[in-house]
Amino acid sequence: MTLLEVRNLEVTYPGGAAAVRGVDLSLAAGQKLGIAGESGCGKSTLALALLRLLPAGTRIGGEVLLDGEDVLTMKWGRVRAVRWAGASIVFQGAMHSLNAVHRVGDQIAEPILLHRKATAAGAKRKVGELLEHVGLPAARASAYPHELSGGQRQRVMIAMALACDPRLIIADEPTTALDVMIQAQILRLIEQLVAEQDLGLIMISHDLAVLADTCDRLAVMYAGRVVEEGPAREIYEDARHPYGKALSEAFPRIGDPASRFAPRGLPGDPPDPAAVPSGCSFHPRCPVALESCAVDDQVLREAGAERRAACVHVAGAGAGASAIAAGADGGPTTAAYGVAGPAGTAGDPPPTAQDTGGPVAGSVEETRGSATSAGEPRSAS
Ligand SMILES: Nc1ncnc2c1ncn2[C@@H]1O[C@H](COP(=O)(O)OP(=O)(O)OP(=O)(O)O)[C@@H](O)[C@H]1O
Repeated sequence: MTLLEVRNLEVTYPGGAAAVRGVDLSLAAGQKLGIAGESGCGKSTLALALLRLLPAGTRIGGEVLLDGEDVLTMKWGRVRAVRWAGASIVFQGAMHSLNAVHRVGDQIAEPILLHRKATAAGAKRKVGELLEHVGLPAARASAYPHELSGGQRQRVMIAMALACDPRLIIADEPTTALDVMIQAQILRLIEQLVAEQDLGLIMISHDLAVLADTCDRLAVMYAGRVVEEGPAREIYEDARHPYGKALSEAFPRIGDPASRFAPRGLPGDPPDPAAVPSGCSFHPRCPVALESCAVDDQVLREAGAERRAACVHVAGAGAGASAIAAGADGGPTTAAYGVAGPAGTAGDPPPTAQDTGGPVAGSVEETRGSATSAGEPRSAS
């Protein structure tokens, strides 16, 4: 069975920022899905929405089916259990996620005591096993976060994420703050754990190369939407959407002297999520935009075997896709592209707000899937 099925996920922050707009994703056990996109495209919001870790007042619509159960309509007690035993998140910057005044062992033990109803001795034993599993001596349980290196802290975060044997790990920029050697070690550790335990992995990064190296599949996000998806390595090497292509060219490539010294940048900034451009939201920055792109929105459509892209130039598995690939040498011209497909759905339905959810302490708004209490820490039980 599919481990995670996300259907038409919409997230709008208080104030009107539509950070996630109609995202569909699916993930099987043992699969590794990368979510790529530049800063502000909605990657972290998507991750937080999967476990309802968004601030109070955030509107969230759609479905997040974890093992067939919709996280967005669960009672809060169930959501808290799911956050550890169903799926857990490893955030970037472990120093900010760990509590500075508690020993790391106690922090790892907390969810085990709470959700596994373990005895103190049982939790201690499990903490030791977890630390050793992520490559740290069990004795490091007595360390405070500041006594560990950045890489060790990130290993502690991974141990904590595994504390209640989740089926899905969501890793949000897990290696961004680390040097390249430690980054590689942490990525290999995550891969190893996912393979050993047949977990699902969602890894979020702005770095397409890291995702291509680690993940099976990739979803490229722009302005809150998935604009391209498919096998990770194929997208990295031969993106079909002009944005995916720009993203893959933004990093120097080993073995490609031209890109090493002159990685291509993408002019302009991502749009304000409170005022997303009409038509295809990428059109103001797109080097191959047609006049119609300012008007016609695009939906994901087939762009090769197991690939989809939301671009007017991708007219199916054939001409349009290869035309974008041709742009790698010297940049594509609009004339080189395939025939435009039909316009996609214009605009997005506003997020629905229906009552659900059990009562929780604090100022939680009991609207459909809307958010946890602002006071509830991300790693809270
Ligand atoms: N609590 C919030 N209230 C209002 N807007 C928010 C909030 N959190 C994020 N946003 C906005 O939502 C959009 C998406 O943010 P998000 O953090 O999900 O992007 P991201 O792709 O993860 O970026 P980064 O890689 O920099 O973390 C941004 O425009 C951001 O300013």
